[in-house]
Amino acid sequence: MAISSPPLFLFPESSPMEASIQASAPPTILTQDELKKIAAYKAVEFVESGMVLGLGTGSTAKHAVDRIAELLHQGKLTNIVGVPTSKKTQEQAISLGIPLSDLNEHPVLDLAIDGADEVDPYLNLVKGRGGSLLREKMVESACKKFIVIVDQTKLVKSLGGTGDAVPVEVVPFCWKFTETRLQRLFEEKFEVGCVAKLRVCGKNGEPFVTDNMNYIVDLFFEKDIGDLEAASDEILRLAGVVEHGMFLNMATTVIVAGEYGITMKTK
Ligand SMILES: O=C[C@H](O)[C@H](O)[C@H](O)COP(=O)(O)O
Repeated sequence: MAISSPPLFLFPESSPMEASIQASAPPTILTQDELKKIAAYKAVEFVESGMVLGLGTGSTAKHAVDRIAELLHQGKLTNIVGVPTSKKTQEQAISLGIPLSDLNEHPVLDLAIDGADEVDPYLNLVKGRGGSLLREKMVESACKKFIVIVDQTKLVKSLGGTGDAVPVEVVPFCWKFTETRLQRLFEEKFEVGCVAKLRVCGKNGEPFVTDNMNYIVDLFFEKDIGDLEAASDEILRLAGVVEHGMFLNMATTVIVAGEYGITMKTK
């Protein structure tokens, strides 16, 4: 197809990733949800019969799970086993009749398809604004390939630099102590202003509880974090932290749907 518009995803010249522009401008203005669906359907084209699949969580991944079920029912895919990354996706997959398993039974998966909250030019991600980061990271780190599906609003120059939340899953025990330590860590070791806030929900502002019965502390940075690997190591070293939502060097492909069509980046 002809490329008539600028690419959506601006990689630095030195980026090790290869880019391929796959489509040109769509005929009509699409909603964000329609873009999510386009990215999801494109990703499902990489699913083959017999695969064990990591099934992602969120409004974008939901479209991929729907599509996998549709192809299974049409007989265009057979012998698929799904490993869900949340209770919500598990419920969706069961309702659609997708055969399910878990990491104990299938410690190595062929492919995972999931959304993200932020994608940087090196395919590093922020995930977990829906609270599912721990199971997502466990499942997606067990996959041979991990396709991330996003609309163009998720693209960022650097993780955390937009000021939106970088989630951290923490144990409920003395969460306030962990929240304070997380905030100080960035102020003292990274010299980056950071506000750490317990995620709350409901009318009374009770703590949001994850599928693993933990809490989420959201980190809001005043600027980009800088050394992501160092930040990851330091966060994980804090007792009380279970996992964080930075998915570094995990995605093998990112599919972006936007105003000008689909852009696909593969490592
Ligand atoms: O915890 C939530 C997950 O990490 C989602 O994959 C992420 O928040 C993206 O969700 P959505 O596709 O709804 O924007």
